[in-house]
Amino acid sequence: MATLPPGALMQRAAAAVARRCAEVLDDRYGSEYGRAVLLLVGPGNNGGDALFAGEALARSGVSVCAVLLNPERTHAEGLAALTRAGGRTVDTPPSMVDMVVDGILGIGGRGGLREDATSLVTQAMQARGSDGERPTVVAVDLPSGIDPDTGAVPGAAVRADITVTFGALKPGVLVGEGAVHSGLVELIDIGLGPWLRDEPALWVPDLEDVAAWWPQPRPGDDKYTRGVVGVATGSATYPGAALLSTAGALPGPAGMVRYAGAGFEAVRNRYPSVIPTACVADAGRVQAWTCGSGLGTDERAAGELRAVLAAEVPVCVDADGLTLLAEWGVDALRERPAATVLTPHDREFARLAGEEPGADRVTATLRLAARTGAVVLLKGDRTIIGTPDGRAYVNLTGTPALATAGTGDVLAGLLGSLLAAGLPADRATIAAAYAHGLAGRYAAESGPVTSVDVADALRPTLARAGMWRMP
Ligand SMILES: NC(=O)C1=CN([C@@H]2O[C@H](COP(=O)(O)OP(=O)(O)OC[C@H]3O[C@@H](n4cnc5c(N)ncnc54)[C@H](OP(=O)(O)O)[C@@H]3O)[C@@H](O)[C@H]2O)[C@@H](O)CC1
Ligand SMILES: Nc1ncnc2c1ncn2[C@@H]1O[C@H](COP(=O)(O)OP(=O)(O)O)[C@@H](O)[C@H]1O
Repeated sequence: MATLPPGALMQRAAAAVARRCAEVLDDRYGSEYGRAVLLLVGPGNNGGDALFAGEALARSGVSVCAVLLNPERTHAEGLAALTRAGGRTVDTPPSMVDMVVDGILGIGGRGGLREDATSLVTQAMQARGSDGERPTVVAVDLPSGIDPDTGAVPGAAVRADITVTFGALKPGVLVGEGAVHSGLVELIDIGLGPWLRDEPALWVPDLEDVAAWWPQPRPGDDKYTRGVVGVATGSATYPGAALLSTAGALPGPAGMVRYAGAGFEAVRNRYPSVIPTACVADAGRVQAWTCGSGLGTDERAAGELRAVLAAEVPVCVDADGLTLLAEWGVDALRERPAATVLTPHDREFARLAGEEPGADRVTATLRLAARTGAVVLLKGDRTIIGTPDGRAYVNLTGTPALATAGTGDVLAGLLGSLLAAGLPADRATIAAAYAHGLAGRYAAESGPVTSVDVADALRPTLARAGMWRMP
């Protein structure tokens, strides 16, 4: 977006910001009339948006004032419009402010807030609303100080309650620290389409896609034609992982689950439909494997992972399996004839890649995917999925309630089932993350969440969200 399309787009953007601000003031105070709104106005078009939004608010009876960060470079038409509507400029933030509109920097901002902007934001946040509470912060397009392309927050940055963003979801408001600073993100279509690049840098999967991809049993199916997933997880040290990954696999779309490993007796006792064996070599045919959760890293574990990787079927490698892969070197994965999915959290990622994911999580994920030829799912509050051909996705369904032991095992099991049912590795990974996040939310509705609750929530979640459709 090197050049800006004509001013009409700015008017639409500003109108959307003003609308949202008025709604928030109405919610907080019963009416926007007479409320105090402070605009923080930077030197670019982001400041222009804020000024035109201020104009609209002033016309509805809001008391609007603006601090101009860089008066000689302020958007002139925007400032004239605000002044005509009764808004005024001030040198420093007043002490009573109900709402702050952050128009300091938009997509042109780089390198965190500079000193003058930082001190302006600090002063603005010391103001209080007429109810004594801190002002609500509404960011225009993105919170100033975050990197629009990566979500990195290299220095000081605005912390918004709401971000009204235009045309496309910038990676910066969706991932990493940038997402945390963005609060509730609202995407407004202002007709930017013709000016956008063809391909978004980051895709956001939606329910419609995931539900359409989710394999359904058909009249001619039997348990084998729906796909068989092998689960090679758990160990004497981590017996629970065997149960959790199996629990994740069972509600998936595959027609059968085979379990191979040290937890075979526990699995047999708990899940009568699963075919248990003590090792991968003894398991029958499968269409995909999930391997590694709680597997340990000893010789036995290494042998099991080697056996799984030697099979010419898609494999999801999780947890201890990733630690083993890191010791062996990940580049050999490229030689596998079938798809591989890697599901690291940050520490596992660092072992695999030789470096932390860092502030630019999307680029880091894509780099590891390109290097290994595998689909990489980097876990976090905003899980990122990167494919070897350079596509990146962010999953928005998760919840911090999922930050509890064993939920990753459940995810790995579900992902294996989707692979076994024949979904391509990228779709299987996106769909698993999506459903797992929803299940976490669903489980959290009735109380604190454990990984068993997430596994139990999968069945009702799949039905409720339309991934499972009554045959
Ligand atoms: N795309 C569209 O079609 C539409 C776009 N719209 C809006 O325009 C916004 C983009 O506007 P923009 O390009 O003018 O950039 P913007 O972010 O306002 O400011 C850049 C200026 O800030 C400065 N600066 C940079 N970094 C800095 C720092 N760390 N700390 C301090 N200053 C810093 C830098 O100047 P410098 O001092 O570096 O010379 C640069 O000149 C977009 O986000 C959206 O809100 C809507 O109207 C709808 C249609
Ligand atoms: N703060 C968070 N918000 C949302 N999801 C989270 C958060 N922290 C972790 N998760 C999710 O919880 C799961 C944890 O997996 P993992 O770290 O492998 O745990 P375990 O090995 O105990 O199963 C992942 O799906 C991850 O994305």
